[in-house]
Amino acid sequence: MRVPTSSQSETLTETDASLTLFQRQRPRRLRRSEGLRRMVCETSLSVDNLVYPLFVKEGEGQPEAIPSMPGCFRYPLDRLLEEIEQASELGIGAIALFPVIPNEYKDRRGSESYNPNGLIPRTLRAIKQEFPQMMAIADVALDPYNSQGHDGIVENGKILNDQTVAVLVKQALTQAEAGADFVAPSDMMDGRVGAIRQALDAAGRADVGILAYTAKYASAYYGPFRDALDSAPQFGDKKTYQMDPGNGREALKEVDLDIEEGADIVMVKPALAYLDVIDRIKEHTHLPVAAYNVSGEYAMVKAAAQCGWIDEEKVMLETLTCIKRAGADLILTYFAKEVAALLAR
Ligand SMILES: NCc1[nH]cc(CCC(=O)O)c1CC(=O)O
Ligand SMILES: [Mg+2]
Repeated sequence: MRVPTSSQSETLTETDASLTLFQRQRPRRLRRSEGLRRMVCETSLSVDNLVYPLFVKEGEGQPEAIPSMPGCFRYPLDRLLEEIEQASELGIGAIALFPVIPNEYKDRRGSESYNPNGLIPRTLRAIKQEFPQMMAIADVALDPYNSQGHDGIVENGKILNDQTVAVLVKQALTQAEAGADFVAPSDMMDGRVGAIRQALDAAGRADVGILAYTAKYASAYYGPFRDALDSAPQFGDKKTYQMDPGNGREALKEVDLDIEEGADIVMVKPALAYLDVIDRIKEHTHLPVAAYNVSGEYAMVKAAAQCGWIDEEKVMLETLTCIKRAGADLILTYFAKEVAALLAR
């Protein structure tokens, strides 16, 4: 075999130069310039799509770093308000709140979850007072409040469905009274969306929406979040209530039920390994679809970027754009502020 010398390999031969394919369609014509690519781009990320999840803790002082989620913090209330102000200035219109509950407030029924003077109700009142236009989404689930770290009441190693729903209803009502614009049940108990909708309506809170964690999978990608809240299950796993990662059709059944029960927005969680589920749900319903770009997805990007192995900014934008392309109207992401800053540039 003849090995070309470098000068030979860099010059086109006469045959190369004269070769013309008569192709009607040349997809590359639309990729010729930045302007052209922008003109035909099918998906563009907007700050309007972003929901910023935030962790709030009791007390005062400095925000506390979360080692497995670089750039994320547990904020005392006054510092949380500063963070929300910054987010608001960047154009972010919605936040999702998660509480860090001290162990002494946790019990088997998660009763702190419906204390009207608890951390989340106090936080909601402060947010609505200072930033009435900021959409506040309150998480409905028992795991931050439950001494066993499960999303429901545990009896003999089992997670009780209906008894848990009764507590979730109280929690959602407490959050609505405190000013939540949306309640977001993330517990995966059956029937909770309907029970919450009915209770909100009966309490004169028909305006409060339900963002349902409809297809929430039993995922190992939640690890860093459980570090943040110190809420890892004390025994077993969450497979008797969260979905099996291998199931796609079952997500559509969950969607049908949640729509029937009164959900306003349906969510898929996690996002990245579940883009097909987002796509199928988008085809299946006319409701807005949300996706949660969860803690483990965030941590992987941060870790690889810290090692210098990927370009963080580009990977972040690509990831979120693709979640939107798959069909997500809203994206909950810990990158919200960073993306909003980039989009504003
Ligand atoms: N109700 C619990 C809840 N709400 C949001 C997340 C995870 C969010 C994330 O990983 O970013 C979890 C964790 C879990 O189900 O164990
Ligand atoms: Mg369900």
